[in-house]
Amino acid sequence: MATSPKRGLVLVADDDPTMRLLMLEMLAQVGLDAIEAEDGVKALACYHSVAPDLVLLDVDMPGMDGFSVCREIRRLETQASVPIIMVTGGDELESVTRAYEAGATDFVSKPINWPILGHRVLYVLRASDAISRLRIADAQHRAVLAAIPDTFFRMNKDGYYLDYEQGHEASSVFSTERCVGHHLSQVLPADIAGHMLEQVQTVLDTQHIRSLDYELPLPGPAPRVRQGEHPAPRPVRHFEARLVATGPDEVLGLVRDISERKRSEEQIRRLAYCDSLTGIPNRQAFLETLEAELARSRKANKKFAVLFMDLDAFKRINDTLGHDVGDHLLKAVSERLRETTRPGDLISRTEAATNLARLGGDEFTILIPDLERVEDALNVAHRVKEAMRRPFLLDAHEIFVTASIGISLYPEDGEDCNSLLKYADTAMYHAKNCGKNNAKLYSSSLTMQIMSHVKLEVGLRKALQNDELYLLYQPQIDVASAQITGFEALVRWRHPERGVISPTEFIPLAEETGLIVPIGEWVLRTACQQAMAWQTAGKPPVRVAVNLSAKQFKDENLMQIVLSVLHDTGLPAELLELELTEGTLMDDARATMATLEQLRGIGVYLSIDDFGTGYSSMNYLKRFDVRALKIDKSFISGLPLDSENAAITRAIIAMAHGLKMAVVAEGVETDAQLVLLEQYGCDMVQGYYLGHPSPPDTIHRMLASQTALAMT
Ligand SMILES: Nc1nc2c(ncn2[C@@H]2O[C@@H]3COP(=O)(O)O[C@H]4[C@@H](O)[C@H](n5cnc6c(=O)[nH]c(N)nc65)O[C@@H]4COP(=O)(O)O[C@H]3[C@H]2O)c(=O)[nH]1
Repeated sequence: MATSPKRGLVLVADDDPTMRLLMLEMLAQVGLDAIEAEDGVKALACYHSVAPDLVLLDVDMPGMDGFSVCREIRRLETQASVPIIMVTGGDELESVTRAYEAGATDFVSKPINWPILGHRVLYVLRASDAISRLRIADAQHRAVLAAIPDTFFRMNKDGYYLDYEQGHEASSVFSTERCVGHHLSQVLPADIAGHMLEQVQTVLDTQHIRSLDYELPLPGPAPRVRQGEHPAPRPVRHFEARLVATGPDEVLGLVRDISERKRSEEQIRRLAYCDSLTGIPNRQAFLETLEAELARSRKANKKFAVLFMDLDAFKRINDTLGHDVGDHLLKAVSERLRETTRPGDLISRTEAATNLARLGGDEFTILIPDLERVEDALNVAHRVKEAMRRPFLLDAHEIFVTASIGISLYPEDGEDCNSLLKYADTAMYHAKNCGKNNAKLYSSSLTMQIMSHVKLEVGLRKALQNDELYLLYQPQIDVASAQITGFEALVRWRHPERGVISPTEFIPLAEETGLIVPIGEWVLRTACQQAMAWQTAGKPPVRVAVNLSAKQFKDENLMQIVLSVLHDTGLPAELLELELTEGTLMDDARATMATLEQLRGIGVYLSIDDFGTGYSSMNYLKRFDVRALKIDKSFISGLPLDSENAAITRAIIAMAHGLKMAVVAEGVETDAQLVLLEQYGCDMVQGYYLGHPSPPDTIHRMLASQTALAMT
């Protein structure tokens, strides 16, 4: 008979040799090895020496019966329990019960059904093997669970905790007793419980892992609130629960305390989203806030505004007072902006800090959500402007700044973040061009304006070569002698379609595009030629004043150009007056000083134009050492009634004389103004009352009549 391969070692203990023989034969049939013992004591000894895989134990044996042997084996066992099959004398219940009580795994009763004995033993061996494998797996699972810091629980599909094991590193939020047998909603806050139950259902439906984050207040009493103070936020811990299905109706949950991770994430976020100088959100943070606000407003059908603010004189402050003061100023500005844009002021529902950001340099942005009227945005802009106007006291310097603000609106101006930010920026530039310390809305009309700006620029590029520019001259009169001492050259553009265009419209454009340099050179040359032409025509030598824009003044070829014009035209340098505005001079005071020195060196007459409209430091004014100061016409226009302007005019004249400068009053339109200016000691006057800007031949006649008058 073919035998199966050996599958284990069986200890057969029976006092009946025939029974042992038959048993051995049957076991061999199913591929099992066996050793025999003829009584209980020998069986025990055998068990110790060979450690069999299974014991087949007769109940009735002399000396020590099968029950005692079984009990003794069980007593001696350390870990794995060997399967023991008791061979009972009959079917009587009592010996079966005794067999189990003694620790038997199974029993067979006599008379033995020999053909199936081997299979029965094999089955018990297999079952025992499976049980020991299960035991190992269980031990492994317990070891794994003991090693991980997480809390774990089992939960049924209805949300009842079946098991709950607190992780060894977990903050002790709940005890096992509080959870096992209880429903989620009795343990966790209602919203978290609801969410977790939803996830449990999803996990069971899909059999995929799910996770959810939530936070719970730390156990213990709430922090005390002192009178008049806002309650501090209650400390919380953050958790992440991962849920995995362990059967059709049951999930295993692993809960990890992720508070540390959240804290690190928050710190990283703060570093990445915070402007390191001012502590307010940076460009990245603002763009994300804007993106979120856009989505929210789109959904809720709401409006919002983006304010783009730029300080008007920041570069000058940085250059003259140094970068440290510049940095302090930016911090102080952001602090003031923070105060001005508190949530209450912004009609905002979110934290103000996220609505305010520094994009870089001296550029700040403010987001105004839930905008009801455009006026609300203008009001915020106005408040910001006013806040900036209050002097900043930094490192013993009293600093005055103004801000230009551009505003774009959602949805009117644009439907995406980049456009809205770009339009607010464009509007800010527009505000700057309109005289700084201004707030302007971006609007389609602004787009049109920009379009026409572009068209104008194309035309201006051709104006020079097409001979479309020409000069008018306005006389400057000496008050004491009533004699013409000079003329101011004022440029005009005869546009082929639009007619005559004022310099106030195209000079800023020429400055912006750099065209001012060739145009300025043309003006300088033409004016000098003209002054020389009058002189050669026998008229007395008069000074000609030419406006010099900031760009021209900074042009490195300026000296070269002035020298070559004087040389080519033959005009003596002292008959050329260059008018510079306060802004031009103060923009980069140190560089200004050097250029002024060079110009003075060749004998050119220098004056400050539009005095009183810009910012001048007395200190610098003294060191600039210019010859004349022109009081801006805005101070003269209200005279003699406007007592404030009268006082300013008088003070400017006194100050200029103190600095040994001559004073020219611009925009004199009436006799009363002339009389008053004479009383104040003003040296020269210019204005419609004394002569409009006029073409060269009119001036020629004017000079001729003056010469004739002088000869009579
Ligand atoms: N209301 C009033 N206005 C008077 C009176 N008398 C003169 N004006 C005007 O006041 C302006 C004086 O020139 P500005 O202050 O240098 O101001 C000038 C100057 O800054 C600039 N500009 C003119 N020509 C040139 C130039 O060739 N180069 C540069 N860079 N700028 C120029 O354009 C500005 C405006 O020039 P204009 O339109 O010619 O305007 C001129 C002149 O026409 C008066 O009695 N009442």
